[in-house]
Amino acid sequence: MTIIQFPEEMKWGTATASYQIEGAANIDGRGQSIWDAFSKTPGKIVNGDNGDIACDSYHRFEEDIKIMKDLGITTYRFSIAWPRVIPQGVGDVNQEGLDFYHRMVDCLLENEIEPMCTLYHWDLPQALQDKGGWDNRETIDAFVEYAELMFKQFEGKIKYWITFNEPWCASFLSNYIGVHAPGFQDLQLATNVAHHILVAHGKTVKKYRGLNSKEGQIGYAPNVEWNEPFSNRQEDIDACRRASGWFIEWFMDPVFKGEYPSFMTEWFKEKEGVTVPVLEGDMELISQPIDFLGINYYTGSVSKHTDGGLLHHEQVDQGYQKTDIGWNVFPEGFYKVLVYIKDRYGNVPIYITENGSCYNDEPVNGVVKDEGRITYLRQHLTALRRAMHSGVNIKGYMTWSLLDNFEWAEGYSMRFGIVFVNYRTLERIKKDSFYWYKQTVQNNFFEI
Ligand SMILES: CCOCCOc1ccc(-c2cn(C[C@@H]3NC[C@@H](O)[C@H]3O)nn2)cc1
Repeated sequence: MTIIQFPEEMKWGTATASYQIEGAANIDGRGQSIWDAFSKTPGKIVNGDNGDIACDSYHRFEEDIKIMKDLGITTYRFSIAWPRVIPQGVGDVNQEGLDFYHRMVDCLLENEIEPMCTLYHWDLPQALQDKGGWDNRETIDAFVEYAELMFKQFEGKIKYWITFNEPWCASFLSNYIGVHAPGFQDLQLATNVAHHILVAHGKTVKKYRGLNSKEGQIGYAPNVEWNEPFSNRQEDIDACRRASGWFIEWFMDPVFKGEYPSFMTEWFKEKEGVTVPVLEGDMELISQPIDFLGINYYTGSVSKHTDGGLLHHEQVDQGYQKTDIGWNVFPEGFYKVLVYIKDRYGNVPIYITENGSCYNDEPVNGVVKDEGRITYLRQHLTALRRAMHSGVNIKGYMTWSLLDNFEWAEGYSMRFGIVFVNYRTLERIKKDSFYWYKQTVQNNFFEI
Protein backbone atom coordinates (compact mmCIF):
# COMPACT_ATOMS: atom_id res chain seq x y z
CA MET A 1 0.00 0.00 0.00
CA THR A 2 1.36 3.46 -0.92
CA ILE A 3 0.48 6.64 0.96
CA ILE A 4 0.01 9.83 -1.10
CA GLN A 5 0.68 12.51 1.50
CA PHE A 6 0.06 16.24 0.85
CA PRO A 7 1.89 19.17 2.50
CA GLU A 8 0.39 20.57 5.71
CA GLU A 9 -0.49 23.87 4.03
CA MET A 10 -2.47 22.27 1.16
CA LYS A 11 -5.84 24.02 0.65
CA TRP A 12 -8.72 21.66 -0.15
CA GLY A 13 -11.98 22.83 -1.68
CA THR A 14 -14.81 22.47 -4.11
CA ALA A 15 -15.97 24.61 -7.03
CA THR A 16 -19.30 25.72 -8.49
CA ALA A 17 -20.60 28.54 -10.71
CA SER A 18 -23.57 30.91 -10.49
CA TYR A 19 -25.62 29.95 -13.54
CA GLN A 20 -25.04 26.25 -12.90
CA ILE A 21 -26.33 26.08 -9.31
CA GLU A 22 -28.18 29.24 -8.20
CA GLY A 23 -31.53 29.09 -10.00
CA ALA A 24 -33.73 32.06 -8.94
CA ALA A 25 -33.10 33.32 -12.46
CA ASN A 26 -36.15 35.58 -12.66
CA ILE A 27 -36.62 36.96 -9.13
CA ASP A 28 -35.23 39.60 -6.78
CA GLY A 29 -34.13 41.94 -9.53
CA ARG A 30 -31.75 39.62 -11.41
CA GLY A 31 -31.20 40.62 -15.04
CA GLN A 32 -31.01 38.12 -17.90
CA SER A 33 -27.68 36.64 -19.00
CA ILE A 34 -26.62 35.20 -22.35
CA TRP A 35 -27.12 31.75 -20.81
CA ASP A 36 -30.77 32.53 -20.00
CA ALA A 37 -31.28 33.44 -23.66
CA PHE A 38 -29.20 30.56 -25.06
CA SER A 39 -30.80 27.89 -22.86
CA LYS A 40 -34.26 29.07 -23.98
CA THR A 41 -33.24 28.71 -27.65
CA PRO A 42 -34.70 25.43 -28.97
CA GLY A 43 -32.13 22.73 -29.73
CA LYS A 44 -29.20 24.27 -27.83
CA ILE A 45 -29.40 22.35 -24.56
CA VAL A 46 -30.01 18.62 -24.01
CA ASN A 47 -33.66 18.01 -23.01
CA GLY A 48 -34.30 21.76 -23.34
CA ASP A 49 -32.89 22.25 -19.82
CA ASN A 50 -32.14 25.71 -18.39
CA GLY A 51 -30.86 27.36 -15.22
CA ASP A 52 -34.19 28.79 -14.00
CA ILE A 53 -34.12 26.51 -10.92
CA ALA A 54 -30.86 24.50 -11.21
CA CYS A 55 -29.90 23.40 -7.65
CA ASP A 56 -31.82 26.37 -6.17
CA SER A 57 -28.64 27.27 -4.26
CA TYR A 58 -29.90 30.87 -4.17
CA HIS A 59 -32.31 29.67 -1.47
CA ARG A 60 -30.40 26.61 -0.22
CA PHE A 61 -26.84 27.93 0.21
CA GLU A 62 -26.97 27.42 4.00
CA GLU A 63 -27.65 23.70 3.39
CA ASP A 64 -24.82 23.58 0.82
CA ILE A 65 -22.41 25.26 3.24
CA LYS A 66 -23.42 22.80 5.95
CA ILE A 67 -22.46 20.01 3.53
CA MET A 68 -19.12 21.75 2.85
CA LYS A 69 -18.51 22.05 6.60
CA ASP A 70 -19.11 18.31 6.96
CA LEU A 71 -16.74 17.73 4.03
CA GLY A 72 -14.06 19.59 6.00
CA ILE A 73 -12.90 21.82 3.14
CA THR A 74 -11.32 25.21 3.83
CA THR A 75 -11.91 26.90 0.45
CA TYR A 76 -15.04 27.26 -1.68
CA ARG A 77 -14.79 28.56 -5.22
CA PHE A 78 -18.02 30.10 -6.50
CA SER A 79 -18.91 32.80 -9.01
CA ILE A 80 -20.92 36.00 -8.83
CA ALA A 81 -23.58 36.44 -11.51
CA TRP A 82 -22.89 39.85 -13.03
CA PRO A 83 -26.55 40.32 -14.06
CA ARG A 84 -27.71 39.56 -10.51
CA VAL A 85 -25.80 42.56 -9.13
CA ILE A 86 -25.92 44.90 -12.15
CA PRO A 87 -28.96 43.71 -14.14
CA GLN A 88 -28.14 45.66 -17.31
CA GLY A 89 -24.40 45.10 -16.96
CA VAL A 90 -23.86 48.84 -16.43
CA GLY A 91 -25.75 51.44 -14.43
CA ASP A 92 -28.16 50.58 -11.63
CA VAL A 93 -27.01 48.18 -8.94
CA ASN A 94 -29.44 45.51 -7.68
CA GLN A 95 -29.19 45.64 -3.87
CA GLU A 96 -31.09 42.34 -3.46
CA GLY A 97 -28.42 40.67 -5.57
CA LEU A 98 -25.60 42.14 -3.50
CA ASP A 99 -27.43 41.17 -0.31
CA PHE A 100 -27.61 37.55 -1.48
CA TYR A 101 -23.85 37.33 -2.02
CA HIS A 102 -23.17 39.03 1.31
CA ARG A 103 -25.42 36.49 3.07
CA MET A 104 -23.67 33.63 1.32
CA VAL A 105 -20.13 34.92 1.92
CA ASP A 106 -20.91 35.73 5.57
CA CYS A 107 -22.19 32.16 6.03
CA LEU A 108 -18.98 30.78 4.52
CA LEU A 109 -16.83 32.91 6.85
CA GLU A 110 -18.95 31.93 9.89
CA ASN A 111 -18.15 28.31 8.96
CA GLU A 112 -14.44 29.09 8.53
CA ILE A 113 -14.54 28.43 4.81
CA GLU A 114 -12.45 30.81 2.65
CA PRO A 115 -14.45 32.23 -0.30
CA MET A 116 -12.63 32.18 -3.67
CA CYS A 117 -14.71 34.26 -6.07
CA THR A 118 -14.82 34.08 -9.85
CA LEU A 119 -16.07 37.35 -11.31
CA TYR A 120 -16.90 35.95 -14.75
CA HIS A 121 -18.11 32.38 -15.17
CA TRP A 122 -19.76 32.99 -18.54
CA ASP A 123 -23.06 34.65 -17.55
CA LEU A 124 -22.63 37.95 -19.42
CA PRO A 125 -25.61 40.31 -18.99
CA GLN A 126 -27.78 39.93 -22.10
CA ALA A 127 -28.17 43.72 -22.26
CA LEU A 128 -24.43 43.96 -23.01
CA GLN A 129 -24.64 41.14 -25.56
CA ASP A 130 -27.35 43.18 -27.27
CA LYS A 131 -24.67 45.87 -27.72
CA GLY A 132 -22.11 43.45 -29.18
CA GLY A 133 -21.02 41.67 -26.02
CA TRP A 134 -17.29 40.95 -25.78
CA ASP A 135 -16.85 41.87 -29.45
CA ASN A 136 -17.52 45.46 -28.34
CA ARG A 137 -14.54 46.95 -26.51
CA GLU A 138 -16.94 48.95 -24.31
CA THR A 139 -17.73 45.70 -22.50
CA ILE A 140 -14.17 45.76 -21.15
CA ASP A 141 -14.78 48.91 -19.09
CA ALA A 142 -18.24 47.68 -18.09
CA PHE A 143 -16.55 44.58 -16.65
CA VAL A 144 -13.90 46.61 -14.83
CA GLU A 145 -16.62 48.76 -13.24
CA TYR A 146 -18.51 45.62 -12.14
CA ALA A 147 -15.30 44.14 -10.74
CA GLU A 148 -14.43 47.34 -8.87
CA LEU A 149 -17.88 47.35 -7.26
CA MET A 150 -17.35 43.73 -6.11
CA PHE A 151 -13.83 44.47 -4.79
CA LYS A 152 -15.20 47.36 -2.71
CA GLN A 153 -18.34 45.51 -1.56
CA PHE A 154 -16.41 42.46 -0.35
CA GLU A 155 -13.20 44.13 0.85
CA GLY A 156 -12.01 42.20 3.90
CA LYS A 157 -14.40 39.29 3.20
CA ILE A 158 -13.16 37.86 -0.12
CA LYS A 159 -9.37 37.55 -0.37
CA TYR A 160 -9.11 35.34 -3.46
CA TRP A 161 -10.40 36.76 -6.73
CA ILE A 162 -10.47 35.10 -10.15
CA THR A 163 -11.19 37.42 -13.08
CA PHE A 164 -12.26 34.93 -15.78
CA ASN A 165 -13.08 31.27 -15.87
CA GLU A 166 -11.90 29.34 -18.93
CA PRO A 167 -11.49 32.19 -21.45
CA TRP A 168 -11.10 29.56 -24.22
CA CYS A 169 -14.65 28.36 -23.55
CA ALA A 170 -15.98 31.92 -23.17
CA SER A 171 -14.48 32.90 -26.55
CA PHE A 172 -13.76 30.07 -29.02
CA LEU A 173 -16.20 27.43 -27.75
CA SER A 174 -18.94 30.09 -27.59
CA ASN A 175 -18.27 32.19 -30.70
CA TYR A 176 -16.49 29.82 -33.11
CA ILE A 177 -17.48 26.24 -32.28
CA GLY A 178 -20.79 27.69 -31.13
CA VAL A 179 -21.96 25.04 -28.64
CA HIS A 180 -21.95 27.52 -25.73
CA ALA A 181 -23.67 30.92 -25.37
CA PRO A 182 -24.07 33.13 -27.35
CA GLY A 183 -23.58 30.39 -30.00
CA PHE A 184 -21.90 32.13 -32.96
CA GLN A 185 -19.60 30.36 -35.43
CA ASP A 186 -17.17 33.05 -36.54
CA LEU A 187 -13.42 32.72 -35.90
CA GLN A 188 -12.65 36.45 -36.23
CA LEU A 189 -15.45 37.25 -33.80
CA ALA A 190 -14.17 34.61 -31.37
CA THR A 191 -10.61 35.98 -31.68
CA ASN A 192 -11.88 39.49 -30.91
CA VAL A 193 -13.81 38.14 -27.90
CA ALA A 194 -10.74 36.26 -26.62
CA HIS A 195 -8.59 39.38 -26.91
CA HIS A 196 -11.10 41.68 -25.23
CA ILE A 197 -11.55 39.21 -22.37
CA LEU A 198 -7.77 39.19 -21.89
CA VAL A 199 -7.68 43.00 -21.93
CA ALA A 200 -10.53 43.05 -19.39
CA HIS A 201 -8.53 40.63 -17.25
CA GLY A 202 -5.48 42.88 -17.31
CA LYS A 203 -7.42 46.11 -16.66
CA THR A 204 -9.18 44.41 -13.74
CA VAL A 205 -5.90 43.27 -12.19
CA LYS A 206 -4.58 46.83 -12.55
CA LYS A 207 -7.77 48.23 -10.95
CA TYR A 208 -7.40 45.74 -8.08
CA ARG A 209 -3.80 46.80 -7.47
CA GLY A 210 -4.92 50.41 -7.38
CA LEU A 211 -7.34 49.66 -4.54
CA ASN A 212 -4.39 48.63 -2.37
CA SER A 213 -6.18 45.58 -1.11
CA LYS A 214 -4.24 44.57 1.97
CA GLU A 215 -4.10 40.78 1.92
CA GLY A 216 -6.08 39.90 -1.21
CA GLN A 217 -4.85 37.93 -4.19
CA ILE A 218 -6.02 37.96 -7.79
CA GLY A 219 -5.56 35.48 -10.62
CA TYR A 220 -7.46 33.80 -13.41
CA ALA A 221 -8.48 30.29 -14.37
CA PRO A 222 -7.82 29.05 -17.91
CA ASN A 223 -8.73 25.48 -18.86
CA VAL A 224 -5.98 23.29 -20.20
CA GLU A 225 -5.75 19.83 -21.69
CA TRP A 226 -2.79 17.68 -22.74
CA ASN A 227 -2.22 16.54 -26.35
CA GLU A 228 0.30 13.70 -26.67
CA PRO A 229 1.67 13.12 -30.21
CA PHE A 230 0.51 9.85 -31.79
CA SER A 231 3.99 9.31 -33.24
CA ASN A 232 7.38 10.98 -33.45
CA ARG A 233 6.55 12.17 -36.96
CA GLN A 234 7.09 15.94 -37.11
CA GLU A 235 3.60 16.49 -38.56
CA ASP A 236 2.03 14.82 -35.51
CA ILE A 237 4.25 16.75 -33.11
CA ASP A 238 3.35 20.00 -34.88
CA ALA A 239 -0.37 19.19 -34.80
CA CYS A 240 -0.21 18.67 -31.02
CA ARG A 241 1.75 21.90 -30.66
CA ARG A 242 -1.07 23.77 -32.43
CA ALA A 243 -3.71 22.16 -30.19
CA SER A 244 -1.71 23.16 -27.13
CA GLY A 245 -1.12 26.58 -28.70
CA TRP A 246 -4.87 27.16 -29.00
CA PHE A 247 -5.89 25.75 -25.62
CA ILE A 248 -2.93 26.83 -23.47
CA GLU A 249 -0.42 29.30 -24.96
CA TRP A 250 -3.12 31.51 -26.55
CA PHE A 251 -4.37 32.44 -23.07
CA MET A 252 -1.17 32.08 -21.06
CA ASP A 253 1.58 33.65 -23.21
CA PRO A 254 -0.16 37.09 -23.30
CA VAL A 255 -0.47 37.06 -19.49
CA PHE A 256 3.00 35.72 -18.66
CA LYS A 257 5.03 36.84 -21.73
CA GLY A 258 3.08 39.89 -22.93
CA GLU A 259 2.64 38.42 -26.43
CA TYR A 260 0.52 35.90 -28.31
CA PRO A 261 2.23 32.70 -29.49
CA SER A 262 3.36 33.82 -32.96
CA PHE A 263 3.17 30.30 -34.44
CA MET A 264 -0.54 30.38 -33.67
CA THR A 265 -1.35 33.93 -34.78
CA GLU A 266 0.51 33.23 -38.04
CA TRP A 267 -1.49 30.01 -38.49
CA PHE A 268 -4.78 31.88 -37.96
CA LYS A 269 -3.71 34.61 -40.39
CA GLU A 270 -2.43 32.33 -43.16
CA LYS A 271 -5.11 29.64 -42.96
CA GLU A 272 -8.15 31.69 -41.93
CA GLY A 273 -7.29 35.33 -42.63
CA VAL A 274 -7.95 36.08 -38.97
CA THR A 275 -5.95 38.59 -36.93
CA VAL A 276 -5.95 39.63 -33.28
CA PRO A 277 -7.35 43.19 -32.80
CA VAL A 278 -4.46 44.38 -30.58
CA LEU A 279 -4.45 48.10 -29.79
CA GLU A 280 -1.58 50.18 -28.40
CA GLY A 281 -1.06 49.30 -24.72
CA ASP A 282 -3.23 46.15 -24.73
CA MET A 283 -0.41 43.65 -24.23
CA GLU A 284 1.09 45.66 -21.37
CA LEU A 285 -2.33 45.66 -19.68
CA ILE A 286 -2.88 41.93 -20.25
CA SER A 287 0.49 41.01 -18.76
CA GLN A 288 -0.13 42.68 -15.39
CA PRO A 289 1.49 40.33 -12.85
CA ILE A 290 -1.02 38.02 -11.14
CA ASP A 291 -0.73 36.47 -7.67
CA PHE A 292 -1.82 32.96 -8.64
CA LEU A 293 -2.84 30.90 -11.63
CA GLY A 294 -6.00 28.79 -11.54
CA ILE A 295 -5.81 25.65 -13.64
CA ASN A 296 -8.87 23.69 -14.80
CA TYR A 297 -7.96 20.23 -16.06
CA TYR A 298 -10.31 17.40 -17.06
CA THR A 299 -8.78 15.38 -19.84
CA GLY A 300 -6.21 14.92 -22.55
CA SER A 301 -5.69 12.81 -25.61
CA VAL A 302 -3.27 11.29 -28.07
CA SER A 303 -3.58 13.22 -31.29
CA LYS A 304 -2.06 13.59 -34.72
CA HIS A 305 -1.96 15.56 -37.95
CA THR A 306 -4.90 15.43 -40.31
CA ASP A 307 -5.75 17.40 -43.44
CA GLY A 308 -8.41 20.02 -42.85
CA GLY A 309 -10.06 21.51 -39.81
CA LEU A 310 -8.90 24.63 -38.03
CA LEU A 311 -5.66 23.15 -36.67
CA HIS A 312 -5.14 20.11 -38.96
CA HIS A 313 -5.28 18.08 -35.76
CA GLU A 314 -7.42 15.16 -34.63
CA GLN A 315 -7.59 12.90 -31.60
CA VAL A 316 -6.67 9.22 -31.94
CA ASP A 317 -8.62 6.82 -29.76
CA GLN A 318 -6.22 4.75 -27.66
CA GLY A 319 -8.84 2.83 -25.73
CA TYR A 320 -8.47 4.91 -22.58
CA GLN A 321 -11.22 4.65 -19.98
CA LYS A 322 -13.80 7.35 -20.66
CA THR A 323 -16.10 9.18 -18.27
CA ASP A 324 -19.85 9.28 -18.94
CA ILE A 325 -19.45 12.51 -20.94
CA GLY A 326 -17.02 10.70 -23.24
CA TRP A 327 -13.77 12.34 -22.10
CA ASN A 328 -10.59 10.28 -21.71
CA VAL A 329 -9.46 9.55 -18.17
CA PHE A 330 -5.88 10.82 -18.67
CA PRO A 331 -4.11 11.52 -15.36
CA GLU A 332 -0.68 11.40 -17.03
CA GLY A 333 -1.77 14.48 -18.97
CA PHE A 334 -2.48 16.29 -15.70
CA TYR A 335 1.10 15.70 -14.57
CA LYS A 336 2.57 16.65 -17.94
CA VAL A 337 0.57 19.82 -18.45
CA LEU A 338 1.44 21.11 -14.96
CA VAL A 339 5.17 20.49 -15.47
CA TYR A 340 4.90 22.07 -18.94
CA ILE A 341 3.28 25.19 -17.45
CA LYS A 342 5.95 25.45 -14.75
CA ASP A 343 8.75 25.08 -17.29
CA ARG A 344 7.23 27.62 -19.73
CA TYR A 345 5.89 30.26 -17.35
CA GLY A 346 7.94 29.91 -14.18
CA ASN A 347 6.74 28.77 -10.85
CA VAL A 348 3.71 30.96 -10.27
CA PRO A 349 1.56 29.68 -7.38
CA ILE A 350 -1.12 27.39 -8.84
CA TYR A 351 -4.54 26.44 -7.50
CA ILE A 352 -6.29 23.58 -9.27
CA THR A 353 -9.55 25.50 -9.60
CA GLU A 354 -11.36 22.65 -11.37
CA ASN A 355 -10.69 18.94 -11.73
CA GLY A 356 -13.38 16.31 -11.70
CA SER A 357 -15.30 13.78 -13.68
CA CYS A 358 -18.72 13.02 -15.07
CA TYR A 359 -20.31 9.82 -13.79
CA ASN A 360 -24.10 9.61 -13.87
CA ASP A 361 -24.57 7.06 -11.08
CA GLU A 362 -28.02 7.25 -9.47
CA PRO A 363 -29.00 6.55 -5.84
CA VAL A 364 -29.95 2.98 -4.89
CA ASN A 365 -31.58 2.83 -1.44
CA GLY A 366 -30.21 6.31 -0.76
CA VAL A 367 -26.61 5.42 -1.67
CA VAL A 368 -24.73 6.61 -4.76
CA LYS A 369 -21.86 4.22 -5.51
CA ASP A 370 -19.74 6.37 -7.86
CA GLU A 371 -16.62 4.21 -7.98
CA GLY A 372 -15.56 5.78 -11.30
CA ARG A 373 -15.31 9.20 -9.71
CA ILE A 374 -13.29 7.87 -6.76
CA THR A 375 -10.86 6.20 -9.18
CA TYR A 376 -10.61 9.43 -11.21
CA LEU A 377 -9.88 11.44 -8.03
CA ARG A 378 -7.25 8.93 -6.84
CA GLN A 379 -5.47 8.92 -10.17
CA HIS A 380 -5.52 12.70 -10.64
CA LEU A 381 -4.51 13.54 -7.07
CA THR A 382 -1.65 11.04 -7.45
CA ALA A 383 -0.59 12.82 -10.65
CA LEU A 384 -0.93 16.16 -8.86
CA ARG A 385 1.31 15.04 -5.99
CA ARG A 386 3.88 13.81 -8.54
CA ALA A 387 3.81 17.24 -10.21
CA MET A 388 4.43 18.82 -6.79
CA HIS A 389 7.39 16.47 -6.27
CA SER A 390 8.60 17.73 -9.69
CA GLY A 391 8.62 21.30 -8.39
CA VAL A 392 5.19 22.58 -9.49
CA ASN A 393 4.05 25.19 -6.95
CA ILE A 394 0.59 23.81 -6.15
CA LYS A 395 -1.22 25.65 -3.34
CA GLY A 396 -4.62 23.99 -3.41
CA TYR A 397 -7.16 21.76 -5.12
CA MET A 398 -10.88 22.44 -5.73
CA THR A 399 -12.75 19.51 -7.16
CA TRP A 400 -15.44 20.17 -9.76
CA SER A 401 -18.04 20.02 -8.44
CA LEU A 402 -19.63 20.15 -5.01
CA LEU A 403 -23.07 19.48 -6.52
CA ASP A 404 -24.42 17.92 -9.68
CA ASN A 405 -25.48 20.96 -11.67
CA PHE A 406 -26.38 22.50 -15.05
CA GLU A 407 -23.55 21.27 -17.29
CA TRP A 408 -24.06 23.87 -20.03
CA ALA A 409 -25.03 22.34 -23.38
CA GLU A 410 -25.46 18.96 -21.67
CA GLY A 411 -28.02 20.40 -19.29
CA TYR A 412 -28.71 18.15 -16.27
CA SER A 413 -27.94 14.98 -18.20
CA MET A 414 -24.30 15.01 -17.09
CA ARG A 415 -23.38 14.84 -13.40
CA PHE A 416 -20.01 16.12 -12.06
CA GLY A 417 -20.92 16.43 -8.38
CA ILE A 418 -19.62 14.62 -5.32
CA VAL A 419 -23.14 15.34 -4.05
CA PHE A 420 -26.11 14.01 -6.02
CA VAL A 421 -28.95 16.45 -6.69
CA ASN A 422 -32.49 15.20 -7.27
CA TYR A 423 -33.68 17.92 -9.65
CA ARG A 424 -37.33 17.16 -8.93
CA THR A 425 -37.11 17.47 -5.13
CA LEU A 426 -33.74 19.33 -4.92
CA GLU A 427 -32.70 16.83 -2.24
CA ARG A 428 -28.93 16.55 -1.85
CA ILE A 429 -27.41 13.05 -1.38
CA LYS A 430 -23.70 12.68 -0.53
CA LYS A 431 -22.13 10.20 -2.95
CA ASP A 432 -19.46 7.63 -1.99
CA SER A 433 -16.93 10.02 -3.60
CA PHE A 434 -17.98 12.69 -1.06
CA TYR A 435 -16.92 10.39 1.77
CA TRP A 436 -13.69 9.43 0.01
CA TYR A 437 -12.82 13.09 -0.56
CA LYS A 438 -13.82 13.94 3.05
CA GLN A 439 -11.38 11.31 4.36
CA THR A 440 -8.63 12.60 2.07
CA VAL A 441 -9.19 16.21 3.17
CA GLN A 442 -9.29 15.19 6.84
CA ASN A 443 -6.10 13.06 6.63
CA ASN A 444 -4.32 15.18 4.02
CA PHE A 445 -3.36 11.84 2.45
CA PHE A 446 -4.93 8.81 0.81
CA GLU A 447 -3.78 5.28 0.05
CA ILE A 448 -3.39 3.79 -3.41
C1 LIG B 1 -18.59 20.00 -31.36
C2 LIG B 1 -17.35 20.28 -30.60
O1 LIG B 1 -17.68 20.42 -29.25
C3 LIG B 1 -16.57 20.67 -28.50
C4 LIG B 1 -16.99 20.72 -27.04
O2 LIG B 1 -15.87 21.29 -26.43
C5 LIG B 1 -15.91 21.45 -25.10
C6 LIG B 1 -14.70 21.74 -24.52
C7 LIG B 1 -14.63 21.91 -23.17
C8 LIG B 1 -15.79 21.79 -22.41
C9 LIG B 1 -15.67 21.94 -20.97
C10 LIG B 1 -16.66 21.74 -20.02
N1 LIG B 1 -16.03 21.89 -18.86
C11 LIG B 1 -16.60 21.72 -17.52
C12 LIG B 1 -16.93 23.11 -17.06
N2 LIG B 1 -15.71 23.88 -16.78
C13 LIG B 1 -16.24 25.04 -16.10
C14 LIG B 1 -17.40 24.54 -15.29
O3 LIG B 1 -18.49 25.37 -15.54
C15 LIG B 1 -17.69 23.13 -15.78
O4 LIG B 1 -19.07 22.93 -15.99
N3 LIG B 1 -14.76 22.20 -19.05
N4 LIG B 1 -14.52 22.20 -20.34
C16 LIG B 1 -17.02 21.51 -22.99
C17 LIG B 1 -17.08 21.33 -24.35
